[in-house]
Amino acid sequence: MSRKKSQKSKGSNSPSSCGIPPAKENGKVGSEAHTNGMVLSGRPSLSNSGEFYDIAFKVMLVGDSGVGKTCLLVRFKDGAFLAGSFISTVGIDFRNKVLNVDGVKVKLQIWDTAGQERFRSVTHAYYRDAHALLLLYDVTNKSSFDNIQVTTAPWQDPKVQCHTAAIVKPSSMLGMLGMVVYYR
Ligand SMILES: Nc1nc2c(ncn2[C@@H]2O[C@H](COP(=O)(O)OP(=O)(O)OP(=O)(O)O)[C@@H](O)[C@H]2O)c(=O)[nH]1
Repeated sequence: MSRKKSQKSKGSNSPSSCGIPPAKENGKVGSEAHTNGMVLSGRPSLSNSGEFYDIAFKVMLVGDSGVGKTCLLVRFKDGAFLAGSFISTVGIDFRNKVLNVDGVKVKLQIWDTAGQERFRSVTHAYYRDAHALLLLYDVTNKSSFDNIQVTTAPWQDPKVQCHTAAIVKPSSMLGMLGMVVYYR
């Protein structure tokens, strides 16, 4: 059995810019203050899926091709595992998920980037206004961990100001996947 990935960046759900446009979704413009893509408001906004949320974050999944970025996202969003033959992501794609964290509705806009080197310049352009980077590697492939240095180079630009938050150790839940988390 094989699975097909759709052509990335060509879906109707792609926003026109890298940032999250929370207050303008579905034509709703609220009175919220916006800071670097984050919604800081007393009133909830409405996401494309029709769910209300209080605050939004842009999160990037980054890592070598084949480390499992798409599988992780599909698992997180839909609860399913993409088994079958591997078809590489082309370009970039994103999915939204609204979580309830201590009574606050948090919208995560999670971007799945192509791991192949030929797409690097495209995907790096999307780092700029991201709030967090999830750097994935294959625990059975050391070079995929070493390459994290390369993939985070644009993020480490002093003008961008980021902080290393944590290295999440691979667990049985993540299978072969390892994860390094950056946030700002
Ligand atoms: N054994 C095992 N296989 C996995 C795991 N996660 C993903 N895979 C397999 O690894 C392959 C690549 O997964 P993808 O999620 O498409 O990889 P990707 O990082 O998105 O790759 P690109 O789109 O090229 O950047 C697929 O065949 C998956 O079935 C895991 O935790 N354990």
